[in-house]
Amino acid sequence: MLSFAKLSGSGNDFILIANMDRAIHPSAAPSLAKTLCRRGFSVGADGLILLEPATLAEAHFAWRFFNADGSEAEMCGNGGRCAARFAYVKGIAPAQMVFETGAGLVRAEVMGERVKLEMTPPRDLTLDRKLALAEKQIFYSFVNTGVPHVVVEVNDIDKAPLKELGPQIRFHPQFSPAGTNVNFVALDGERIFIRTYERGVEDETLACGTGACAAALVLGAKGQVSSPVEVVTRGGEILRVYFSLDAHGPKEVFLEGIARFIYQGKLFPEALSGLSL
Ligand SMILES: N[C@@H](CCC[C@H](N)C(=O)O)C(=O)O
Repeated sequence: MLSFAKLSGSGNDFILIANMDRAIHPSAAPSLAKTLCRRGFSVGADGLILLEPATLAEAHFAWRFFNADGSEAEMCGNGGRCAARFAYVKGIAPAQMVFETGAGLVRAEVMGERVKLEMTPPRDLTLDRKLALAEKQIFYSFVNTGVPHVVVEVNDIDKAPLKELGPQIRFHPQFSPAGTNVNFVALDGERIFIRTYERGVEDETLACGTGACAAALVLGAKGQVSSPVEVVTRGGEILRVYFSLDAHGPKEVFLEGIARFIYQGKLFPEALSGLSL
């Protein structure tokens, strides 16, 4: 029976499987993700993470990350924190580790339940662009923190038009063909409040690590926050983002927060029926 663990990275929840023997064939992974992440019918999660042998000498393992809809993404901040905690607890990597992602090498440090990640170098920062939507124009900023993120500033986070505008921005031709994640952010004192519409989940999630980093970099570049900054997620947990910027743009970004084991178990064969692993 296939063993798995369920972890939560500040409300962003993931199924983790050590696939170090490559028992799961690469072509089976997208449908496995779609099946296992479906809430109500299986374990349920925002994504599936497979830990596999590293291909580079400096890395302790490589990962493959899949969204709940089966699409593969290059990076996931909260998933990265959960993968690091899982790898440490399962003896796959030491507390200070390096792993391979589709976006590049990620360094992580596990400190009990807390995990700090050095994210891949942020790129493509643009500030305050206009975007024409169906019935209005909005201003947005953009940065790729391993995956693409639009950041829209709002006054009241509870009234952010996430349901209405999230899908419109996510599928806007401007961001085609990759699409984008969409974050609504509001500053309250020195803290950023954030809500994210996630690509591949196609809904709001309770937290998004790469989104929190994007928000910190955008508001940092506009001089509205300084490093480190606390980002309050929709689930209520706080992510801490450390960043540096120079005249050319963002240089580096670190994400820190809790990554919690929820449970572990074995999947009954009937939970995998119809799949050929
Ligand atoms: N929740 C993640 C981001 C996961 C990938 C994203 N949905 C995408 O497809 O770009 C995070 O914590 O960063």
